[in-house]
Amino acid sequence: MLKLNDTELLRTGVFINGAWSDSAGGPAIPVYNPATGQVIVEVNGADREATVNAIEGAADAQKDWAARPAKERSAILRRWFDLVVANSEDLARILTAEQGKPLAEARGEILYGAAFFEWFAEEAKRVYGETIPSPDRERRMMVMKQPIGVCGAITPWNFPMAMIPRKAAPALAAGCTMVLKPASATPLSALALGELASRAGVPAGVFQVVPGSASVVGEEIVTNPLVRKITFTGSTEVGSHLMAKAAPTVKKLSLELGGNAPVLVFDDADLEVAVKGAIATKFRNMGQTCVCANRIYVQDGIYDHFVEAFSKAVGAMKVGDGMQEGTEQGPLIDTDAVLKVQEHIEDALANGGTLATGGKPHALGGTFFEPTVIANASADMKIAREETFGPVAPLFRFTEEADAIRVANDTEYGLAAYVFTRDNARIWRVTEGLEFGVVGVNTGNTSYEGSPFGGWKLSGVGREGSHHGIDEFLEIKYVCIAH
Ligand SMILES: NC(=O)c1ccc[n+]([C@@H]2O[C@H](COP(=O)([O-])OP(=O)(O)OC[C@H]3O[C@@H](n4cnc5c(N)ncnc54)[C@H](O)[C@@H]3O)[C@@H](O)[C@H]2O)c1
Ligand SMILES: O=C[C@H](O)CS(=O)(=O)O
Repeated sequence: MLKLNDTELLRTGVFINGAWSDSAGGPAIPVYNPATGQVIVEVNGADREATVNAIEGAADAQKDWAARPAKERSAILRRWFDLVVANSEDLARILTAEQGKPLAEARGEILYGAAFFEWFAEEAKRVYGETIPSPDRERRMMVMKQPIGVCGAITPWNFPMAMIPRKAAPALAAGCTMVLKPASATPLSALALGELASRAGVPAGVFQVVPGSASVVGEEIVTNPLVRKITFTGSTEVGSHLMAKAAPTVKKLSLELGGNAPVLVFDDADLEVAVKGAIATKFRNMGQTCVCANRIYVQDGIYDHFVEAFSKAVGAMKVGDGMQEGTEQGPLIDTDAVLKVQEHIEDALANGGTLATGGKPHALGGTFFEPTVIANASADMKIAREETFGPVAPLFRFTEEADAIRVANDTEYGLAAYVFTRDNARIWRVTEGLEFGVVGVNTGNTSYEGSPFGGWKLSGVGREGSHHGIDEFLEIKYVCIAH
């Protein structure tokens, strides 16, 4: 059994209209611990009727929530922040148990997610309007911003404790209400956040947590006309599908989708900084992160040194149960993830790649996998085109800067990219030439609640975090007054 200081945080029902229910009509959802393959608990799934009830409850609650002074909404979000921080150890244990990431990473995710409550508690008080100089003496013109209304949120399994606050905080700050369908692999994090929302004073119906299937709960959220906005984080394939499903009711959309991040390491880079940064962005969450390096391009002059230093560091990473302090790489989320990783490795080796370290399932068994480095990677490999979403780093060579920018951009995705160089002029040339929404220079860690996060091309629409993040949940109203 999961050891928690506050066992009330381990919730297994649905959270609708401020009440917990263990009978929401849907099939039970077994939540597995990826490290052991054992069921932690079963969560009660919702059926369509319960989902409709949640949406209607959110619609009933939304007007009063929007009518509250922004300072009141701000204070409640701040309390939510305080409660997440105060319970961060329990939340980290819940996250590691259901998702597999090492406790150290889980603790970081909890605080990163909490920071969105802190940031948007402040943004709630700064939703400003405008006045427009009138073109004549008879009329006065102004612009006000008002909440969109009921928002549907659908979130992935890889960062539940960050992705959910990254949506709920701006939505509630703006005066919207939210109906959330978490990923069925990691519903416990969402339910724990629901418990803390209740303790923070989030009114009944304002934040609904509705675990359940994509085909029932997800489908209702994206098609119900009471839902005016969809904020989705997940794969590009599903995101594209949801765009089509939401079209008949013309819902507003925020889509945070898949990625295929390139890393460019130039000859003049600090080798130690580049190795450290590339490992940070490649192996975070066992490579199961949308902004993970998927392709690492190293200039000819530094290539051999980089392969040696990078492979040595990767080979030394400690693989184990995320609950064990000191673990650096936990298990992958499921066997499908392992199969995808093996497919990319086999394809790369069959197409000229050479194994520098790792390459096979870990001796621990289950879904544990050896952190892997493949040298002499080439563009015709699957790993160059598809999102691996696992602990495999292909190392490509390049000669000219212009070639590096070209190959980096040669993808249908456009989420994150990384550049390692100590040449300031090159930093500007390369970052301006990259077609990505997030660019890290001499770092593999760009995450920050105050920065606009989102992708170009097939990586999505809209931004989360920063002052841009609250605009995703606001409508603009132009008012023209004639005297
Ligand atoms: N851009 C970002 O911020 C970001 C962050 C994390 C993950 N991701 C992406 O998410 C993917 C991995 O997460 P995942 O496997 O959970 O993604 P996924 O797209 O399979 O599922 C995401 C969510 O959508 C739901 N869903 C699936 N099909 C649906 C449907 N037809 N109707 C309604 N809901 C549906 C799932 O139940 C889950 O809750 C990767 O591609 C990764 O790059 C992107
Ligand atoms: O993949 C999940 C997150 O979006 C990555 S980040 O923490 O926002 O960089």
